[in-house]
Amino acid sequence: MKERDELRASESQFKHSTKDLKDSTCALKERLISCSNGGDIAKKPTQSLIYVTQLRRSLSQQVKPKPEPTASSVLEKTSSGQAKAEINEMRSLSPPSLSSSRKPNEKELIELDCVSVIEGSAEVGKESQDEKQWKEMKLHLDDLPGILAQLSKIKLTALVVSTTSAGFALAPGPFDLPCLLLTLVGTGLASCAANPINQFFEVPFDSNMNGTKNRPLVRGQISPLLAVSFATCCAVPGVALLAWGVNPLMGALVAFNIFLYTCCYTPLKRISFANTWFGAVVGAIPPIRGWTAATGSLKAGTFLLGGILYSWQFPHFNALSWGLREDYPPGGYCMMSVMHLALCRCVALRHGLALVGLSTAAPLLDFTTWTFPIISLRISLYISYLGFRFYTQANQKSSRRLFFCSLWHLPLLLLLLLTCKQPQGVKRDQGEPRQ
Ligand code: HEM
Ligand SMILES: CC(C)=CCC/C(C)=C/CC/C(C)=C/COP(=O)(O)OP(=O)(O)O
Repeated sequence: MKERDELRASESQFKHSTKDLKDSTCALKERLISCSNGGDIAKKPTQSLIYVTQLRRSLSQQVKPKPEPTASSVLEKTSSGQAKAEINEMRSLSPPSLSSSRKPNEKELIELDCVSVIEGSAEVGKESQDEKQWKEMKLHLDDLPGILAQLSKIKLTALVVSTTSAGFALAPGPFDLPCLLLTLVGTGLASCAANPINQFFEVPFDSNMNGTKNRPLVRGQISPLLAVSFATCCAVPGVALLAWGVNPLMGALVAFNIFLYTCCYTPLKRISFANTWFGAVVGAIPPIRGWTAATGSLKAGTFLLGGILYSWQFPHFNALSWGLREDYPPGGYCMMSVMHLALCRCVALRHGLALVGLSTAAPLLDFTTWTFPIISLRISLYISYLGFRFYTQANQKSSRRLFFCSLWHLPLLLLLLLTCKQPQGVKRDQGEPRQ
């Protein structure tokens, strides 16, 4: 008799838990269907990282508490190659599909249910009540400018436009304001086109990095379709403005710049640490474009200016990436600071010294007066000294000092170039041929 009662009690308990499981499955199914109907669903970022996981071809966002990596564990990983294994594991993920209206078929729904319910039930005890709920996030029009600014990496875009204007101002010849304005607007539009495409490709990886997990596409604040449409609406007028408003060489250079950043540098970030060399070319082209806008041709001075920007980016980024080396393996990024730390330090020093050489070459190419290398030698030797400190002893202090030095070194160097620019008028008066 007693056994039968116990049996009945456990049977009703089992029925209850099955019912709970069914309820959570239905709730999940509703969520998924509304999500696949293109609804802008976003998970409010919780303190745990949001994984964008690929479940049998359909991407969905789930919150899974992730153990924060500690420096020692990452260093161990780096030494034992586990970091590389983590990078390989992340490589297989593909970017989100454009059409968010694709409906996962019934089989995927059921499979997803199984996976999610298992994880859900396993972790349900750990998450607080509000973390379990999906936060419906509609795209509000007044949020759009901020979202598009983040999508365009507006600060970096402004800096790239400023180096373009430096290239224009340093070029020989008369000052043409309409040409300058067209060049700057075209360059800004090109950067506003390239950065959203870069972020579209990097959603599954950025979601695993502390520095990028709150980006609009990762948080679902804007749909991939809208982001790529925005990029297209910037790219077409940007390239057209430069090609027909300035000169065809400009149009070709900016189209190449966008291609190099989105189709070469971006995918290469997850394939080889050589990506930084590609990124340095991407960042060196804008001032070359500014010079080309003013002169319509590529001269020695153009490549000197491009060379200065190219070399400057290594101490800038290698120092920064040393501090981010814990973040890169979960995102699947192959950076020198993770894969070849010695090379990372050596390259930063090498290109710091290259800046000394390039500054000295400026008057030799008739680009500036000899005042430039005499004055700029100090700041270029200083960044080289910090590069040497980073090379001999890479730690948080030396890497941060080198990175922050790079942030004032570039604008100061460009300012010195401008003030010590070779006075073209004087040369022309002496019957020198116009450059
Ligand atoms: C290889 C090329 C480059 C790479 C890989 C790179 C990467 C980065 C990264 C990851 C950051 C940190 C961003 C953040 O944490 O929000 C950063 C910051 C910065 N970058 Fe670069 N960058 C490159 C080229 C450039 C160029 C060409 C410029 C200027 C024209 C530039 C100027 C800056 C500035 C000023 C900051 C600090 C911005 C801030 O503190 O919010 N970088 N860079
Ligand atoms: C005009 C034009 C086409 C510009 C291209 C974009 C641009 C401003 C490039 C600057 C150099 C660069 C590689 C930045 C890092 O990008 P990242 O994607 O590694 O930065 P992240 O780590 O923040 O994602």
